[in-house]
Amino acid sequence: MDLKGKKIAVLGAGNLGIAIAQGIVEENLTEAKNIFLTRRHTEQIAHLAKDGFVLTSDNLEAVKASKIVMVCVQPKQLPALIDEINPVLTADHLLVSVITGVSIAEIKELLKIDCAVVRAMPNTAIAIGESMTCICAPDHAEHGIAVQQIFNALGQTLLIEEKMMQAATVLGASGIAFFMRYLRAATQGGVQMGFHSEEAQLIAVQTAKGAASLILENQQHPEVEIDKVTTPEGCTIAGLNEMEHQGLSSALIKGLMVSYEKIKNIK
Ligand SMILES: NC(=O)C1=CN([C@@H]2O[C@H](COP(=O)(O)OP(=O)(O)OC[C@H]3O[C@@H](n4cnc5c(N)ncnc54)[C@H](OP(=O)(O)O)[C@@H]3O)[C@@H](O)[C@H]2O)C=CC1
Ligand SMILES: O=C(O)[C@@H]1CCC=N1
Repeated sequence: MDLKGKKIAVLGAGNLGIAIAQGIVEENLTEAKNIFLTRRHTEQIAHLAKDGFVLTSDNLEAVKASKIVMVCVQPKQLPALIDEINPVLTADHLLVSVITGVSIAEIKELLKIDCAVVRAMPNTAIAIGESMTCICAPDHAEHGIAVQQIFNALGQTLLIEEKMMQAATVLGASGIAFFMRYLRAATQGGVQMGFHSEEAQLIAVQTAKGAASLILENQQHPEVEIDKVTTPEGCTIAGLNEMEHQGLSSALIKGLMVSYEKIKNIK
């Protein structure tokens, strides 16, 4: 979908809403002046006015002016928001929800009009065009593809069944936080071995980027790349085995599953 000249309403300009808006502008999909950023306390995002975004607490104004409405509030804030915008929503609007754990059927129950609803689950790396965004559009395949085109410019995308959205949230969206914790721990280890923290962080971060890029480019199983690094009797296998004795893989999988259980009860 060509966004040039199209107005977009980002309702709920918090962590994710801002990251999406910044990514759209960063990747030249449209100009900031075409993006309405709404929240109740607009003073909190006043700094974004200098980038050209239209800041307002008036959701109705934003929806009336836009064809694409991105809904980026917290799950419990959704009913009040939909209630508010219902009078100005039309069948021509395309609603894109990034809200965790709220199904398309549940959103449609709140709507007074039958407009297209697509769910997207990006992550905060969308601000720099490196998101992993999972999308589902069970009732509107053509809109799903249009929304995918937008998010394709902001990282990688996958069209999935709606029943997989919760798993996609844990793996892709929460995943940013999980990988950050690895980076912090690796940095702390580097400092203990004698690096200054900024040196340790650079080494950890560039190494993580290299590891991810190897898999993205070569499409290999991670274990194939691990085999290339683990010299017999060397330090890598010694460290790796100790990490596994301490439960590295088990802790990660258990953490993912607790996150997955939690998401089923988010409302
Ligand atoms: N953060 C992330 O990495 C990801 C988040 N998500 C999902 O995205 C959604 C947003 O998350 P996140 O950005 O972290 O949350 P935030 O709390 O940072 O953002 C929500 C924003 O909505 C605003 N808001 C609340 N009610 C209204 C309203 N009626 N009208 C306009 N604005 C309103 C709030 O500002 P104010 O109080 O000033 O109105 C706030 O800035 C959630 O549903 C979350 O589950 C999905 C993927 C990743
Ligand atoms: O933590 C949360 O519930 C949301 C979903 C993914 C990122 N933030």
